[in-house]
Amino acid sequence: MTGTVEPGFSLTQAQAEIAEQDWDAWVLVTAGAGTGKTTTLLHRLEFLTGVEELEASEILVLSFSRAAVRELRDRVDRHAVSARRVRAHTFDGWASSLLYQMDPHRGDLGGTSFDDRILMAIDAIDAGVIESFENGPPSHIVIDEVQDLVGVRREMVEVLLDRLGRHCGFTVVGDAAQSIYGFQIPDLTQRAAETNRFFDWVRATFGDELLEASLDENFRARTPDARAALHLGPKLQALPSAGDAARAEGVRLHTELRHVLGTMPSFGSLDDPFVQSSLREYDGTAAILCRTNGQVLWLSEQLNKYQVAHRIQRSPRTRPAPAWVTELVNATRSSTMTEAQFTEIYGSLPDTIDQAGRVWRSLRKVASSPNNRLDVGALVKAVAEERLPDELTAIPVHPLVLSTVHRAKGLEFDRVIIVEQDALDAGDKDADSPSEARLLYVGLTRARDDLYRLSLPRLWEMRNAQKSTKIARWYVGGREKWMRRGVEASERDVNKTVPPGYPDGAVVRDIQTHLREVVQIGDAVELHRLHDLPMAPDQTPPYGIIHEEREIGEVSECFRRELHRLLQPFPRAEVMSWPESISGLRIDLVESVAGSDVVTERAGLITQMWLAPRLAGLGRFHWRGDSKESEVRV
Ligand SMILES: Nc1ncnc2c1ncn2[C@@H]1O[C@H](COP(=O)(O)OP(=O)(O)OP(=O)(O)O)[C@@H](O)[C@H]1O
Repeated sequence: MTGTVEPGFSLTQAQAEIAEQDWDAWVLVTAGAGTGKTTTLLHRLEFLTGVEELEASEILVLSFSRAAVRELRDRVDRHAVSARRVRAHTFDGWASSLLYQMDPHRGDLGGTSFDDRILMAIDAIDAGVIESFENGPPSHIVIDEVQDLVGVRREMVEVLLDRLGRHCGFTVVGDAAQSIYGFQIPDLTQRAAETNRFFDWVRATFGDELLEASLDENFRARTPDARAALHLGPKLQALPSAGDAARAEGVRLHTELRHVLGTMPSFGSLDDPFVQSSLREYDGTAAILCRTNGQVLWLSEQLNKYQVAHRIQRSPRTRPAPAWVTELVNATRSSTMTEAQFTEIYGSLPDTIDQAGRVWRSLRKVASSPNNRLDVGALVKAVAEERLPDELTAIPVHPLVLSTVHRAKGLEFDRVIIVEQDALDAGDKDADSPSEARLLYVGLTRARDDLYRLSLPRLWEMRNAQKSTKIARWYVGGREKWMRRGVEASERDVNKTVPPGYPDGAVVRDIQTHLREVVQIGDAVELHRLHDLPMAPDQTPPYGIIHEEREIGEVSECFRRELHRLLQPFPRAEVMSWPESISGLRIDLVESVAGSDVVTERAGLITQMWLAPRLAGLGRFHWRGDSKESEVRV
């Protein structure tokens, strides 16, 4: 039966055997890139709901990133029949919803980090909270991409399986060759200890009753180029986890993978109009994959210069609430809503991404009210606490994606262009060569058809501020150490404590209309310094966000503090001048924000929600009296 789910092909025998295990089986699947792990999981879900007759609510599906969750959801939507209602969660999204489910009235989630929430969820699972829920514990747990379970997330899944695994089935799948998120553990020795740790734990805990399966055949790659790196998968899976042997083997495999990339055709130079039009006019999905975010930012600036539309792939952690949530809440004049009222309003909203029935069910997960109604206040609270279900925080995909390899994990594209990488230094004890090799392998295995290499000039001016200032941003430096010429925009850069234009009600409403009706994803924006007075000794003056000559928001305290720190030649030094404006930034999206009722009442808004822009890209500094980009002198 499972062979019929996805049109155009049947499952292989090995895939079908995994998909058709009994609901209470313990299954561990380890398999290489593109062998159909996610596809097999999709069929597994269909089998569990269709043949084993589990309810969607009895199956818990967890995965690493929102991109992977989205991929699984899209495939379920396209191909599944009985598994339609099964929803996947990221580890972070699920931890938040678990804590909320424990106590919908709790007020301690706002402001907590995702790691904090994971730790709180571990304590709750350990204390037996899942068994106490009305629906009871899940009958089957499915986890994708387990190779990237490290640190607290690994601990959470272990506690979960330890506690519930004996009474339910599970299917966990992963590929040790694609483990690339180890960097979340900064210490190299600890990180090495995390490699394959989850696989070992599952084997040790479930012993002989664990059914181990593997998949060998690659289906993603349809051309010899796209297949060129696959033979190195088994070697990467077998990499020693620590020590000199691991380092040496990592360097050797990285060299081999670079050689594979070197045999691919060059994509050419971005300043060549032919290359630009080939990016603009390609009619499949394409990705340019970079090693660092600095390369992504630089390339994005180039593509903007040549008017090649694209999208920067976001961090898997960000969870923006889409703009339509504000529209929905504003259009509701009562504290609860029926499904019929919701469907009518939702149908009239622009830029929605899913069918009303499914969105309704997702919203009810965080804001249910008796008699199948939606609790509007609870929805506002869920937005304020960044607790919207993963599927609602997805954004429309773009045909040309610019991404680090990290963020492209689990995804596939018709055409992949990989930025060429330097050779590793075999003597560098601080380099994590096994991770570097796995990273390049992940990049080389994302393509269905075409694989190209792209060589970039040496981007000596792109610097990661993390090393010198502990600020998680890239900036543009100069020939001298103290020079500053630009900075990366991050998702934390817009002031979301008050609506743009606050406290003037007329201005606030005007900006809301502009954000709703005029501002588009990818539009150019500039930051203009509003006056010369620093906001605090450790902050720059405020900057307004200008879109088509209108101010549509103000930068956040975080931005002012980090910009100030970046402009200091050394800690505690005085900053003598601030850029007059910062150009080159783009609208990442317009998102929904929830704030205090005191603020929204004062601003004359009808609800506690408003729209705010999110910024992306690389901003270039401009100084007073200087029309072109310049360098700060402090
Ligand atoms: N039996 C099959 N016959 C034909 N195509 C298949 C089969 N199984 C999977 N595919 C296709 O192969 C591609 C890769 O599958 P999938 O994404 O499930 O692999 P994966 O193992 O999860 O990949 P990765 O770990 O590299 O992200 C998909 O386009 C999928 O539709």
